[in-house]
Amino acid sequence: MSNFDLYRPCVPAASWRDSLFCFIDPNPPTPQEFPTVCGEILMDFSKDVTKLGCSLLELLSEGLDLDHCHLNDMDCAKGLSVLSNYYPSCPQPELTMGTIQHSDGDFFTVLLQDEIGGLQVLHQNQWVNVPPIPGALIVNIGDFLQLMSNDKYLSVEHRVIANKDVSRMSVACFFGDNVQSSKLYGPITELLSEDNPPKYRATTLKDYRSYIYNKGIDGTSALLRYKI
Ligand SMILES: O=C(O)CCC(=O)C(=O)O
Ligand SMILES: [Fe+2]
Repeated sequence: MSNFDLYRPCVPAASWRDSLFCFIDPNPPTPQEFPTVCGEILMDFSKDVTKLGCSLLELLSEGLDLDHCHLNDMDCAKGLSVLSNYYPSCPQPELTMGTIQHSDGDFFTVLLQDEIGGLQVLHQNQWVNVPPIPGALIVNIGDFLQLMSNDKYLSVEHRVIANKDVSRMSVACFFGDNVQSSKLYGPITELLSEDNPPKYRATTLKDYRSYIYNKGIDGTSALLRYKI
């Protein structure tokens, strides 16, 4: 795929990026379906990222005072997709964004960025740079972990600013990008109490992904639709 939102009427401006997107789990492409230059490395990288994802989910489960297997048992390491982004240098960066403000509509995202920078997260209403650290990966909580944790984990609003001088690359691995899954996810029962009633109604990845897809990246959170 090339630019996601070039022809979407609902987005304020097309993101200044071209992307190569593929679903990896549960139905990985055949080697012939990949461009020859990146097929093998994408599959190898996905395997390693999946292992990392499973370990992260153990820690995230413990962070919620749940058994360490809890989130893995809920299939949160499943439904992997990989989005490889290329942000060309932009002659008029003030007119657009590399990627428009959004939160990821998955469980969580493992992100690899190069040394250029440009990624920002919204923290206390201020855009804060996420400077590249050699050898480091970025982990973003997605909307589904916010919903399941009943707001204990918050999905992060982020964006990428366009750059006048140099191009940039990143690879985002989305866990929970299963457009076919009709398994219901709501706030985890063990976390709820009289003092902590559910803040969201349950939904499926299928429903959520199709809502986001039709809504486009327009700077508003899709979670609002599910708020009780
Ligand atoms: O390029 C980046 O650093 C972030 C990309 C991103 O947020 C996304 O593709 O969801
Ligand atoms: Fe993102």
